Amino acid sequence: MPHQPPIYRVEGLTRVYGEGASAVHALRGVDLELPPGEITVLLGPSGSGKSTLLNILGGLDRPSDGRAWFRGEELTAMSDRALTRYRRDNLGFVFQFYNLMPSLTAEENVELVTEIARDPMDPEEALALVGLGTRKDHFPSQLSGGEQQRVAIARAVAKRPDVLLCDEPTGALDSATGREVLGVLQHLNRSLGTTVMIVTHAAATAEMADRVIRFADGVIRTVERNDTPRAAAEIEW
Ligand SMILES: Nc1ncnc2c1ncn2[C@@H]1O[C@H](COP(=O)(O)OP(=O)(O)OP(=O)(O)O)[C@@H](O)[C@H]1O
Repeated sequence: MPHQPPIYRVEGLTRVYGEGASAVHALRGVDLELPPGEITVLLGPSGSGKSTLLNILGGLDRPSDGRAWFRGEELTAMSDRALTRYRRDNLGFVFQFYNLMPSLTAEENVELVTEIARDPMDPEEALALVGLGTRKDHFPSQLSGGEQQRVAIARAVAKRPDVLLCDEPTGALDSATGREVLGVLQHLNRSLGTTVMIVTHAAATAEMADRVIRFADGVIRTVERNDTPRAAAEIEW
């Protein structure tokens, strides 16, 4: 495959929360380059800085020092307004909790995003992509946790983002359901080419990754390429 320019590049990324004796050094100088179109899994102990890196790449937080680029555009030089536009135009977020509107159906929850996106999918198409085509008229309370997470993923992907940033997407799910949700993320990556980043404590998720980044104490300890990622359905938990 020809060399592709990175979708993300970061240099010397540092994030300190607080000051003085109570300062927390969440990131202590992180350098990284990620090519587009891959599934990257970020592993590491609690507090090692994974979510902090994801939040900075997602334009939700800013580093104390260091620089970050998305497709050559420097995120760390953008105004708040430009960062908001970057998030809106390029990113989908998936979190541990689904944040669905309880009074809206699955389809209406997805519509909340498609109504304001530039070139969105039809909400039904997004729900079909996550295997929920027949449940579009259900309310969140009528759906299982895994199905609610799939609605959240449909909502994130309906605006055709370049990147899906996922923080503990299976954290509230049992292992079989978690595997299904990972299968949906893998399907979106393979069928749409969406770059997917997953922060997780479920170490087995690494088996489906193209790239595995291990954090410890605010730094990246290892980055491994996985040439034979497994189908999510085959992952052993
Ligand atoms: N807003 C904040 N204010 C103060 N400290 C914070 C804040 N956000 C994160 N931290 C601290 O920064 C460190 C790194 O946190 P981060 O959430 O990035 O770790 P993590 O590897 O994602 O952990 P987990 O796996 O538990 O989610 C932790 O010590 C955390 O307590």
